[in-house]
Amino acid sequence: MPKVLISDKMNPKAADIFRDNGCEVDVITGQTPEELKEIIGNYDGLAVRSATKVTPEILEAATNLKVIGRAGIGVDNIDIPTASTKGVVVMNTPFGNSITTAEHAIAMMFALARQLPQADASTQEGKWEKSKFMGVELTSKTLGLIGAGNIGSIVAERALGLKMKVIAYDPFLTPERAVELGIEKVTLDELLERADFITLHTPLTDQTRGILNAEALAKTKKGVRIINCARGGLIDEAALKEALESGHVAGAALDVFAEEPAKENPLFGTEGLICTPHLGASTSEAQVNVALQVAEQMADYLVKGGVTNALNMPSLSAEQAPKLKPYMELATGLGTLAGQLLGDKVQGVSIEVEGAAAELDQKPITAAVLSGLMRAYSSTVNMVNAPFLAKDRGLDVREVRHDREGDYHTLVRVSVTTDEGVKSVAGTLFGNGRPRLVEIFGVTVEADLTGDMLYIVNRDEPGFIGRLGTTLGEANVNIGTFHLGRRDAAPGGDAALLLSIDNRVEEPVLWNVCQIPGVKEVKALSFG
Ligand SMILES: NC(=O)C1=CN([C@@H]2O[C@H](COP(=O)(O)OP(=O)(O)OC[C@H]3O[C@@H](n4cnc5c(N)ncnc54)[C@H](O)[C@@H]3O)[C@@H](O)[C@H]2O)C=CC1
Ligand SMILES: O=C(O)C(=O)COP(=O)(O)O
Repeated sequence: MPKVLISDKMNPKAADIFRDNGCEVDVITGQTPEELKEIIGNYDGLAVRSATKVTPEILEAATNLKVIGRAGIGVDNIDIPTASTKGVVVMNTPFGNSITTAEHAIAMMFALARQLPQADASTQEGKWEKSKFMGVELTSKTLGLIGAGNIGSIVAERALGLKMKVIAYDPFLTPERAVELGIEKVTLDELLERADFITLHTPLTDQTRGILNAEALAKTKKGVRIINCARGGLIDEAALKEALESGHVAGAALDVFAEEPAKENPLFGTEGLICTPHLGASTSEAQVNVALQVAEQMADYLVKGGVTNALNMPSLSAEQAPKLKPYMELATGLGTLAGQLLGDKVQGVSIEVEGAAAELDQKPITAAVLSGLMRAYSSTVNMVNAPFLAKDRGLDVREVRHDREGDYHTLVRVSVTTDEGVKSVAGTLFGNGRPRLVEIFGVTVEADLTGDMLYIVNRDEPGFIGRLGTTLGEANVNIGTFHLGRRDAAPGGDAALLLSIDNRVEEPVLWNVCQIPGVKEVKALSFG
């Protein structure tokens, strides 16, 4: 039974869902990185929010880990490149807390406009400072969105309802989507110059880190108010402090900080500053949403192989998974065969599907082929990290889909480009869903790809099979199945032999096989 660790505070429904779906679950929150490192090796799944930092050191110790689930949106606390290289799926819940977070941004905007927290504190201190807390109206003001994805769009919708003008800087926002949202797409500089309020809704990446730095803040309108319910690193905190102190920025409402938990921060105490402790996603509704969703997604993956909302792997529904399973076996087998026969000569690979296979999602089939192919170079490769390893090695990967049906009702073909030309292997599924190899480098065969095998290319001439049988028999190698095909139609050309054997053939025996007259190539193969 897969074992899952919930390492951050999460609605208890998450643990129930894991148990109901066939997973064992431990809830241990508030651990130090050292403590987490000690125990992470026991788990197949790790469910987190933003507090747990999934660093390369943690991942190094996570020897059994298959999936990390983020009950929320931002995944900057998870080292995705390392997780990917280690074959660990990373998934999040991209919509569960977006309304809640957008509402928090709107609440922060109101709080800034009317200085609600400051007015509340002063009133409760008995000061009744009515004239000190003169506010500004939101109606007709310009709201500048930096990032107009899920949360940014919801903020825009709400702000338009408040009769604000909404402008957005988001390089990935299409003009059509901007029209649909009723907002104006602008450059970052234009946004900085025009906005009365600026709200940030981008992920924290190398491109967005410090997007509001001293230089950007200097371009803003005097009296601008800034809201950050996305990530602390998006704003240069020292520059913001200066801008608040100089009065250029009239107010800032921050839910997130460069260092969290932010028990100390140079900004604290600055006039015009409003803070909340990363509460963007903290409503009971959002927390139920993300807890249920992350547990369902993770259990689905661990128990049934379904992949939803993964950031480093193509999606695969639990309904699709059983249908794709025999194809994955076939694709892995073909990739393994090509990898073992062609080794480091591989420069590129084309994965073609035809017939019934062409009706399926091709991404998982491609990932399975690559995982087989890359086994020649890495012992830790799987479907998650194979596409990344392939990219790292500069392999040119192509996917081709043929709608027509050929000789087989379904076919997967793996064509590998080497400096000696393109070589391909192909396989089909038999009626019972059993994968079968049907072609190897232009020779028609019909073989299972399991256990230990021998691949031999020889000159097609009488007596060869007898001599091969004798050589293997003398070495005590028992032949299970025997598949023979001719590369050339006429006798005397090349033939290919694929033997399944009961035990692995050792080097000296391979050498003896090589000495049989007519043998051109011999390779021992092994399929998991
Ligand atoms: N305070 C809190 O508790 C919460 C914070 N968040 C944060 O909010 C962020 C945004 O969430 P969603 O809207 O759901 O994500 P999303 O992926 O739907 O939208 C992000 C948008 O940022 C845009 N973007 C990316 N790079 C950009 C750049 N260099 N400049 C301008 N725009 C850029 C993207 O094109 C996309 O439209 C999350 O990444 C997370 O860090 C999310 C939930 C709760
Ligand atoms: O979903 C997100 O990106 C958040 O920032 C929410 O963080 P949290 O789960 O409240 O620690």
